[in-house]
Amino acid sequence: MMLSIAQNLDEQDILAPLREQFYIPANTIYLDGNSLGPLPVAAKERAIDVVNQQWGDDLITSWNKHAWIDLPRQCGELIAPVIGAAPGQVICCDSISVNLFKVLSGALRMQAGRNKVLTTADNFPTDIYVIEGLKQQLGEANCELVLCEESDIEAQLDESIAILLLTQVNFRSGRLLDMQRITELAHARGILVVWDLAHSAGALPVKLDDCKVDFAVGCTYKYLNGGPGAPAFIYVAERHQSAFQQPLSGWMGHATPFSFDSAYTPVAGVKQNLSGTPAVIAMSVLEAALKLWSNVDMLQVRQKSMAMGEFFLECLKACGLDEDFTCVSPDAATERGSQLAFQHEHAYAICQAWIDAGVIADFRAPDLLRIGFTPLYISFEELWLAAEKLQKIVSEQTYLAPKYQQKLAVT
Ligand SMILES: Cc1ncc(COP(=O)(O)O)c(C=O)c1O
Ligand SMILES: Nc1c(O)cccc1C(=O)C[C@H](N)C(=O)O
Repeated sequence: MMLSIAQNLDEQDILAPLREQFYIPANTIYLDGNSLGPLPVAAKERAIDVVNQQWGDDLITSWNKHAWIDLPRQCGELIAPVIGAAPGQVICCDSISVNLFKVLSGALRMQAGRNKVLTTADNFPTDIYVIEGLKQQLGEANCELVLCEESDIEAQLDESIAILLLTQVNFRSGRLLDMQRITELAHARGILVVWDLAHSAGALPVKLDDCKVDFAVGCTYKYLNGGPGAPAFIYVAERHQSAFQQPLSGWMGHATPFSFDSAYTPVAGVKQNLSGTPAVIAMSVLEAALKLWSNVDMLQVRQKSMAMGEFFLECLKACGLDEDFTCVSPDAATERGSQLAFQHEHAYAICQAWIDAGVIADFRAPDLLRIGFTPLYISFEELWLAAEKLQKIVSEQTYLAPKYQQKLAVT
């Protein structure tokens, strides 16, 4: 019954043909594209070309011949439409952590007389650590960390806050925050808003320009399938670009890097956020992966992602697992990103046993089983098969085997 429903949904799936553009290993159901996207066919071809021909044969001439120097801008422009940004506002560089440091420092300088950076206590830790680091650097008089619960964000917005830093989709629960409403409320109190799009870029339609967001950061190794450690990105709204100044002033953000001028003059626009030499191989691979998105309608992605979440919950019910696994994600699909998280006392071991059975999901301490729905390459039939395998693991208590208790370095 569930199998035929799944097959029916797959037949109607407009996005299904996109799966061919990815390498998904045989006998693997990949429910972890929310942490690391799989390898796009075009990205593999580009990796071979950039190493063999561009680096191997063309050597240093490739900076011009293959436009290596333009990769950060070019990747930024490919990311822009996926996150609702007009051209000239997104640049690709560094990691989210480093980009947060740049954006938060620059934004704090624009908020004379205010020193508080408000974020949520259960934000992804790096976001909090970067604020802590800035506090150490600048002193508490210039940077104070304020933590609040997600449910309390709006109540905390007052004229003493300089910057509000939020992750649009919570990495544990998958809760989706209302970007439009929160940004508007913050602006009414003179607060600048920075959004971390780690779990939303490529997962759902993001509308940075429409929501009048000030700054954003995000990664490309999750839903954007740029590869492990792929470079991150920064968005600086055009209206802030002349006043904004980031602290990691390096030669790639200089107006004329090849004049080798000893005086730093930042280049106009978002490009100023570049510091050092781009990771050319990683960025070339990323560029190939990003080109896929020009043929993708984000509304269709969102529709399928929500349908998948709902269908998986139905699968759990059909397998009699809904009581064993407590869903900690919001009930309404419209209030979630593209993932579900379930609490279970044996979540870690179950996740390991599931991986052994060919279903890759992930575990988040202390007791969450996290499942990502990535509409470009996952089918409804796979979701049903994954649920069946989970049922077998639970009913046979396979997860109690000692090998599934051993903690790996990266979970
Ligand atoms: C919300 C969020 N922000 C930041 C990061 C870390 O980004 P990076 O490793 O690029 O600094 C992650 C995950 O890795 C994340 O989920
Ligand atoms: N960036 C990661 C890494 O380098 C190793 C392992 C996992 C990650 C992740 O992306 C974690 C992810 N942000 C999360 O939501 O848990």
